[in-house]
Amino acid sequence: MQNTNKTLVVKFGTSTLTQGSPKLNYPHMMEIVRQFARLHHEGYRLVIVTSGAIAAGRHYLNHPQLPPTIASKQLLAAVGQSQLIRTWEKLFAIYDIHIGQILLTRADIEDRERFLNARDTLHALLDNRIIPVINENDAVATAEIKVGDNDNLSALVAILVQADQLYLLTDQQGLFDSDPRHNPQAKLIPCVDKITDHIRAIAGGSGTSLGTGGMSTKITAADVATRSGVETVIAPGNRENVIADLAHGVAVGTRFSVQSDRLEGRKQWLFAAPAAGTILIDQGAQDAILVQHRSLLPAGILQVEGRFSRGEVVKIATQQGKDIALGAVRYNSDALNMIKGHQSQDIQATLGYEYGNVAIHRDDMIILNK
Ligand SMILES: Nc1ncnc2c1ncn2[C@@H]1O[C@H](COP(=O)(O)OP(=O)(O)O)[C@@H](O)[C@H]1O
Ligand SMILES: N[C@@H](CCC(=O)OP(=O)(O)O)C(=O)O
Repeated sequence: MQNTNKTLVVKFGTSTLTQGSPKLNYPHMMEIVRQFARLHHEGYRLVIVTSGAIAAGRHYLNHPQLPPTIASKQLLAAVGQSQLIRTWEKLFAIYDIHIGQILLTRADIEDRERFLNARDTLHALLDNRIIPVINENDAVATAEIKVGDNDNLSALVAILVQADQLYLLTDQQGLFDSDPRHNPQAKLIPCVDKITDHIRAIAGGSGTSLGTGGMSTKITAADVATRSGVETVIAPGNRENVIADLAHGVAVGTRFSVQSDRLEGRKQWLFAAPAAGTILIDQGAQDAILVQHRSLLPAGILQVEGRFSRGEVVKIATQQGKDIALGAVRYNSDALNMIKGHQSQDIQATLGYEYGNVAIHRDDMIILNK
């Protein structure tokens, strides 16, 4: 048996979970869970992004006649999400696997503090061998704060958890050179090395009233994910053993090669904003960062300049005022002012809460040219 600690994000479209019918297809979801259980026991860190809440809600309420408003969709999502999560929970319980529900919106990912909170929760679940099951928080999200489709949501989740691969499972074999629903001669494209305007142009909308976005949102998602170093595959959700086969390297569907180094891509994303402040550090912390490639602990902080929130990017500078690195802080400026110079084990007692023992984690830091 293989043993790995690779992180995989797997997105199931409504089309896969319903198998084209107006309700969740439990035997098919059971089959998905069986594959997940196998990979879970092989050591994979697994994340599900699940669609299907609106379809489940519509079915549960017996296909009610509702006005075509956003509020109607939100009503269906609110009812259906609990059906959906209960179904996943019951099926995973057969294998004694725990799941944890996370409902996100774009605002939870774009705001740096909420980004860190969501990331900490996801890592805590994964570290405890609990499978996060994620959907968009449709019941409350307004158009302005929505991602809008789960293809793009799953790409953002893949960046959040620093996934190795993202699988977008759908009702087609992969990306075709034109929509196979309209062109029976359409050919499958097995590999995309670069997402060009031509690739964008051949990806059409959803073929059904249940799906959101069709191939077009899958291509945008693949673009976002592969630019952050996450290999992405669009594959058929109803193919036997598809998830386990993909994880084990079998060529299925359309594979999108990574377009940038994982760390580089993630850092571009993290460090797009200008620095919100400066942290002056002592010689010990300077050695820890530059020589030992370690995180910055509160104990090494001498001075905090500027006002910033948790998650914002600040400069890290020496006592002499030389900028040596940029990093996203785990604590806001008020908190850092209280814990600077203190041992990490005192954080809880000093603040009354804690977000871990580092001020800036190594993974959230870039060293500036010396
Ligand atoms: N070039 C293409 N290749 C494959 N499918 C395409 C293409 N262009 C449009 N589509 C449509 O995209 C649909 C899948 O997207 P969607 O309905 O949103 O499914 P899901 O619920 O899995 O997200 C397919 O059923 C197909 O009709
Ligand atoms: N969040 C919505 C699904 C949105 C969506 O992207 O749907 P799909 O194209 O089927 O993946 C739901 O749970 O119904």
